[in-house]
Amino acid sequence: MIKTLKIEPLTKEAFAPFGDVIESEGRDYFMINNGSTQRYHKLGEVQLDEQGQGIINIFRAEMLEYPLQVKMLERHPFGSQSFIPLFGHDFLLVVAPVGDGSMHIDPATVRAFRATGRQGVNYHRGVWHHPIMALRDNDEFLVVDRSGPGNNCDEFYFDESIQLSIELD
Ligand SMILES: NC(=O)N[C@@H](O)C(=O)O
Ligand code: NI
Repeated sequence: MIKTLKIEPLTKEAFAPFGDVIESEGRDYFMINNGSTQRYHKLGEVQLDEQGQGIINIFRAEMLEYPLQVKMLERHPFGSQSFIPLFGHDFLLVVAPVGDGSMHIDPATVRAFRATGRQGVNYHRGVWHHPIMALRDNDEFLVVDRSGPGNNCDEFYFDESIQLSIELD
């Protein structure tokens, strides 16, 4: 299978099978702090197992080479993982659904999205995703994910006959 992934705009609806979109644009809020602040409440859910601890990190990422061949995806079975751009730059996502939980990804289910610099994502537990795909060097992301016992990162490599690529305009 040789396929160039279509890069879709990131929307709450389109991303729903994979997790949450963290954004204020078009979302409900309520006023707090004596009317000085709009709270965009519970845009995403931090998912953890019993032994997990939610942690806050910063990832400083380099831009990968494009066109990019998507050789692998990973998943975190014990917790969600969110990426919030700190410098307001767009970034890319490649995802595949949780599926039946086995260590297999149907390449036909792989999708690509482009997030604006005002959108973050929260991958739900077990959702397959490519490691962070910044669109400029030294870009930084606030990352909320899970720390704790066990291996919380499964990697799946596609067979060499599967060529999924991403091209930038
Ligand atoms: N390994 C690690 O913490 N990073 C990945 O999970 C990722 O999604 O970038
Ligand atoms: Ni990850």
